[in-house]
Amino acid sequence: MVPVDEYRERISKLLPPAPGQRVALEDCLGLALAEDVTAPIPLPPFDNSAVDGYAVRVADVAGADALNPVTLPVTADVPAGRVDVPALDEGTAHRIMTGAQLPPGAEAAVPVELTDGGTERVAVHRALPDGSNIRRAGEDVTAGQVVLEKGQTLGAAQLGLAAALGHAELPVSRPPRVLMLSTGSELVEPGAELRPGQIYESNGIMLAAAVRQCGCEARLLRFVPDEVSQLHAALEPHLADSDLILTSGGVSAGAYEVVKDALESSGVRFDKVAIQPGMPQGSGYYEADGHRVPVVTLPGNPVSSIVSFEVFVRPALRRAGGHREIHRPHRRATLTETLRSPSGKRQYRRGGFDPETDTVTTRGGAGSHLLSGMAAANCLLQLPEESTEVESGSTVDVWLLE
Ligand SMILES: Nc1nc2c(c(=O)[nH]1)N[C@H]1C(S)=C(S)[C@@H](COP(=O)(O)OP(=O)(O)OC[C@H]3O[C@@H](n4cnc5c(N)ncnc54)[C@H](O)[C@@H]3O)O[C@H]1N2
Ligand code: MOO
Ligand SMILES: [Mg+2]
Repeated sequence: MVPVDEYRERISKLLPPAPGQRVALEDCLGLALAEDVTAPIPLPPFDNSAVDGYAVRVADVAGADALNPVTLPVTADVPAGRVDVPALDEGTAHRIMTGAQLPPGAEAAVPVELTDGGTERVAVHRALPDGSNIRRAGEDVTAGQVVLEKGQTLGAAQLGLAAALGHAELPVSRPPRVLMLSTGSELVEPGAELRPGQIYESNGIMLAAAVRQCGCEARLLRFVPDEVSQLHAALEPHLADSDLILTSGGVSAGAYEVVKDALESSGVRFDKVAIQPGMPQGSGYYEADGHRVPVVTLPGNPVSSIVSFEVFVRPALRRAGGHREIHRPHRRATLTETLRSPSGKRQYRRGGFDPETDTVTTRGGAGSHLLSGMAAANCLLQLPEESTEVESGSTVDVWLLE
């Protein structure tokens, strides 16, 4: 049997790094930056008011308090967005709003709550130190600064920052395009009538979602029957625009192992990997019509397919997609129960990790058909190859799924 880490490396080597491209900001969520991003402008871009109130010179309001307010004429109104802001003369105030450009000469902004709110003349009830309630140009980001780094995954805040700096598009790694194909003559579309012996197709929808969650594109072909010619026919139209073919089912020891039967002859290698669930695996290249596309074939048992996707395929897709964060977050946790595990195989159980207590408890049994435990889990709990029993209170490795 192939060791888990060796097999993971083999799968990672199948996929070359994706090329870089420039993509509009609204299509960048979840993608990885292909280059560092710098700031073309400072942030804030100009000195501006942090409050709705009045721009003043500090000397003009020195000594003001509630009993002895200072009254100043209001000589301009400065809403946010005004571009022709007049200078502030000594002994005057400008009414100013949050985010509006600070008038030349102004040294502080008095919140409207500390005034009488006048529009012609304003009574200021408090003295303020120089710079009060002013947001200075460049105090967040200076022009030329690297603000986002190559390999960073773009989430909401990163996209917000890029937009604030005026970037309309970003250099990202092109997301790997995955063709997800689920095989099995027993599979029926959810919503349709189920006859005895049939089951609803679930691996395709699950694995395509998992592919998308790691920042890749997925095209899903859900109902390929256990017939070799039909598998080839399903693949053919998509070879030119797929970076990876991912299949579910048909790789074990039975009489109708469509994936194995179709792909073994085209050079895909089938192995037993020392993992439970997920032991029967295949990988290599599918070659046809001058195309050569990497293939990973996952076993059909639902939990086997998603667990082996997590362990073998996700890291490869993250790396190929240019992401700096390739692996799920790792924790060490105290096991709350005694577990048995198969000798010579690394077992991944579905777990509930409690961050308050750093403990982990299984969700459902070890069987590779027990999908509800997977759906209830927030982590995979890893039991080493050499162990056959792990006692309650032991420290174990967990990989957070969320
Ligand atoms: N004699 C042996 N039998 C089996 C072995 C073995 O070594 N010797 N290995 C077992 C292990 S371990 C696994 S894992 C499975 C792998 O099976 P296949 O990859 O060949 O998958 P199938 O036979 O097509 O299906 C297995 C199981 O999963 C259900 N399935 C398949 N596709 C889907 C789908 N898209 N959605 C929902 N459920 C699906 C299918 O109905 C079967 O119940 O083989 C063991 N057998
Ligand atoms: O290796 Mo299989 O994936 O246990 O059910
Ligand atoms: Mg089978």
